[in-house]
Amino acid sequence: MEQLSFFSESGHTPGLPSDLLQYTPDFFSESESEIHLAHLIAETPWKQKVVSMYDKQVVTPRLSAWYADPEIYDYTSLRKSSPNFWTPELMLIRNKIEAFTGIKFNSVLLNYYRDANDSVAWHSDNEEALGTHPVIASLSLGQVRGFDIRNKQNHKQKYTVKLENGSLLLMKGNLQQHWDHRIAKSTKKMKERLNLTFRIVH
Ligand SMILES: O=C(O)CCC(=O)C(=O)O
Ligand SMILES: [Fe+2]
Repeated sequence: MEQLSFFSESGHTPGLPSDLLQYTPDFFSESESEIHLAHLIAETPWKQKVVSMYDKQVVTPRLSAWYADPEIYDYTSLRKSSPNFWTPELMLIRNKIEAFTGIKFNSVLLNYYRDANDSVAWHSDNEEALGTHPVIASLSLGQVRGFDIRNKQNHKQKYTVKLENGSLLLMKGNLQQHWDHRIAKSTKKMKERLNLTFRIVH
């Protein structure tokens, strides 16, 4: 099927379905990315969330932190992880992403994958507060990880985009409606990675 060539082996992905995903390598230079990676890892008040799965309490296999504009504090406090207010560094990153996309974002979720054992399970970001066709801007720093997507109706339709250091991935259209995504664990040795997903909470 033609779609099999959507995502090439390298991080550069010619033929990406641009109505769903838009990948920009080197959105930040290598040196800028390294500085942000080290700084954000050191300065962020990381939390490890506990979620109920069936009848068990399970810790999520990554650390996270949530930042938001004051106006949406109520929504974010519903998420149980209390939101932080923007730091100058995160505002700087947000400004660059807003200038590039022409979209204003009012919150960002940071995920910290400490090594190859950290991951995020299959899900879609289809919460009501994000609207029906949310645009989510996803910045990756550090270790290259595979971003898997699979069709909700047909799990055999599955692709991987390699998210490189300093790259920006825009998720849009009906991606969240029809596709799930994840960052899988790996048996390879892996260094630290940060992912920042800029979102609009209504
Ligand atoms: O780490 C990533 O690239 C994806 C994170 C993600 O899917 C999310 O925060 O909802
Ligand atoms: Fe997600």
